[in-house]
Amino acid sequence: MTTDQSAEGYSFEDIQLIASNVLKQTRHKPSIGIICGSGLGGLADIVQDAETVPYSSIPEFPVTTVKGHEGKLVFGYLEGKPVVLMRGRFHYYEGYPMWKVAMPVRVMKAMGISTLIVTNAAGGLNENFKTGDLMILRDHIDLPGLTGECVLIGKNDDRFGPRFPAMVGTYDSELIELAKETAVNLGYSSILREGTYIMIGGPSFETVAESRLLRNWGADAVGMSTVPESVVAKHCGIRVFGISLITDMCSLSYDAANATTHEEVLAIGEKRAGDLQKLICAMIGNMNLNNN
Ligand SMILES: O=P(O)(O)O[C@@H]1C[C@H](O)[C@@H](CO)O1
Ligand code: HPA
Repeated sequence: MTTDQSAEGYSFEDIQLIASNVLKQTRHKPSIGIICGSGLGGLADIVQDAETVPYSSIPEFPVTTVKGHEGKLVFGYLEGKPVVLMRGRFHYYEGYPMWKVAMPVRVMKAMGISTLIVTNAAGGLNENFKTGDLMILRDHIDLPGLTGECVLIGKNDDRFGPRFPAMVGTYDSELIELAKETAVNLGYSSILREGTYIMIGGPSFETVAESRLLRNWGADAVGMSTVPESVVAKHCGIRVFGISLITDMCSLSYDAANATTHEEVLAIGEKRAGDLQKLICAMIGNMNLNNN
């Protein structure tokens, strides 16, 4: 890179350079970015006029190391709207610093996106949820952020966003309403939930005592991603929609303790991703891109 690269991440100029390098590899100019969670990359298969850019061909881009995360950008159209999908995301537990986990969001912003859809696989903490439910993120709890690992730590460049960004309203209320209306039209009311996602560092899944603690803190679902990406998106003025596929229910009692595995997460993803894909496509079809 040509410019100063502090320990906290790439400079504004670096991000512009990475974005222009990626745009040279595609004919498309996306307006909507979509980050695919564990096992949820299938959405990329229905992108029309698709062009793929592997992460390995993008200078300074991290590589994915987790099963269920392929490692490529997919450009094209969903319901006639120009999109870019991250088929594979980065996680803090892979050993990446927080800023690197979320740097693709800045790259997507520099490529022209104004809306970000973030998906994930998550464990259900709310006793009323069940495996296979879809939970719209109304809010999040940034557990790493609260303990000193906020993705925005370090020198701030105001060209990205303000030093002290407000996080109230991170998840766009119009997009939440659109998702709810769309879900009703698709007949998904019985599987649609809304709640608070809490991010843990991972990669270890929660103990029973930890699940109880997270539930008592007001979280409805727990996962190992999404929050850094959403925080960076809010910081740079992107409107965000977040949704979790509940792939397992966290154990809140020792009697019924069940050990979650990544294989189980991927299996439920494979089985239920279709519902999530239909919801996202229908939402995009109804989305007003001039609305932000
Ligand atoms: O990328 P997401 O948040 O969907 O992945 C979840 C959290 C862990 O990476 C993994 C655990 O199975 O799935
Ligand atoms: N805990 C944390 N992350 C997860 C889970 C879980 O139960 N399921 C999928 N991702």
